[in-house]
Amino acid sequence: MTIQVNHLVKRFGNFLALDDVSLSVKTGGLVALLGPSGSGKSTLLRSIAGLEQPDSGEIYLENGDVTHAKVQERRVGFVFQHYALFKHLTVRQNIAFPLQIARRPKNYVRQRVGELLDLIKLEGLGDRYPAQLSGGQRQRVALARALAVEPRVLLLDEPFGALDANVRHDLRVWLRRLHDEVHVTTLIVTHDREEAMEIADTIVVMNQGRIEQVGSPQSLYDQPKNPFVMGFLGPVNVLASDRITPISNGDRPLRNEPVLFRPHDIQISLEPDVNTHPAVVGRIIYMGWDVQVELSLADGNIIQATLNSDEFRSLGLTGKQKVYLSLKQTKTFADAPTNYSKTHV
Ligand SMILES: Nc1ncnc2c1ncn2[C@@H]1O[C@H](COP(=O)(O)OP(=O)(O)OP(=O)(O)O)[C@@H](O)[C@H]1O
Repeated sequence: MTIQVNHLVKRFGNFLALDDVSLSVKTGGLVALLGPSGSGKSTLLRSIAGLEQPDSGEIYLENGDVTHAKVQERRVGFVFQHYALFKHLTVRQNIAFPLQIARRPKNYVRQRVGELLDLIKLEGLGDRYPAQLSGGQRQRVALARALAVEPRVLLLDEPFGALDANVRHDLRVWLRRLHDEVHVTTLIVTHDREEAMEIADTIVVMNQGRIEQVGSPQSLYDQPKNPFVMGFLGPVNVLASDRITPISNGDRPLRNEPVLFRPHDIQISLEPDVNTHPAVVGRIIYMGWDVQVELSLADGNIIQATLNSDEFRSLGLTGKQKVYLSLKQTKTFADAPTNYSKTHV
C-alpha cells in the first residue's frame, strides 16, 4: 500500500470538509477521486500532499506516518489545474528546477531532463518558454516537472480541467499510457465521470466529505451501492415503485423505495405486450451512434431512453408517436429514501 488514510477529519470553521475518510491506494495504482463540486476531493488530495493539516486522522505514505510531515518531506509530485510553470524559465529549465533544488549533479540533471522530455513527447520543445506552448503541452511539462525527482506519489488536481474537450481527451489517453510506462502511484481528482472511467483502475466516489463507494469503473457502474453512486456514474431514470414494476428485487420485499434504471435499459416496441407501459415519444436527440428519446408516461412522468441508431432506425420513431416500453434491468436500494427523486441524483 503506498497511500493509507485513516479516519481523516478536516473542518473549515463549522464546515465539515472531510468526514471520517479512510482510503488505501495500492502501489502503482491509478486512482480517481470522483465527486461533485465541494465533496472534499481536493481537500483529501491536499491533505495527502501536506498542503492542508487535518484536524484528526492519520496519513501514511509507504508505511511511514506523514500526518505531520512538511510538504517537502513527503516526496509527492503535485499538478494543479492551472499551470504553475515558471514563465521566465524554458521548458528544460522548468523541468530541471526541482532537481537543482534537490542539488542533483549537473550531468544527472541534463540526462534526467532529456529522459523526461522524451517521456512527455516534447523532445524538440525544450528551449521554448511556457507562453510558446499550448495548454495541453504546458500540462505535460508540469507533469514532467512533478515526476523529475521520482516522487513516491503523483497527485493531480483536475490537471486537464482548464483545457477544451478534444485536448482533454488526448491527454487522458496520454496520461494512461504514461502511467503504464512509469507506474508511479497516482491519485487524480476529477468531477468528470468519463475522465475517471477512462483513466483510472479504481474510482473513489465522494459526496459531502465522505466516501460513498470504491471500486473499478465496471463494478461501480454495474453494482452501485446507493442511488447517489448510480446517478453519478451515468444517466438514470427514477420512478416510484407504484408506477413501474422492478424487474428483480431478489427476495427483499419492496417498501415503496424508488426504482432506478438506465436509459439504455429501456426497450421500446410498437405493439403492447405483457408488462409493457404505454408512452408517447417526445424530443428526439441524435448523438451520433446513440439516440436519446424522451418518453412521456400515461401518469405524466417523463423518462429518457437511449437507443443505438440501428434500433432507432428500425423502429422509425417520430415525435408524438405512441409506443410501449419495458425494462431490461432495474435497481432498487433498501436504504434509499422513499421520497427519492431524480433531483437527488
Ligand atoms: N481554505 C478553505 N476555507 C474554507 N472552506 C474551504 C477551504 N477549502 C475548501 N473549503 C470548502 O470545503 C469544501 C470541500 O472543498 P474541496 O475543494 O475539497 O471540494 P472538491 O470536491 O474538490 O470541489 P471542486 O471540484 O469544486 O474543487 C467546499 O465546500 C469548500 O468551499
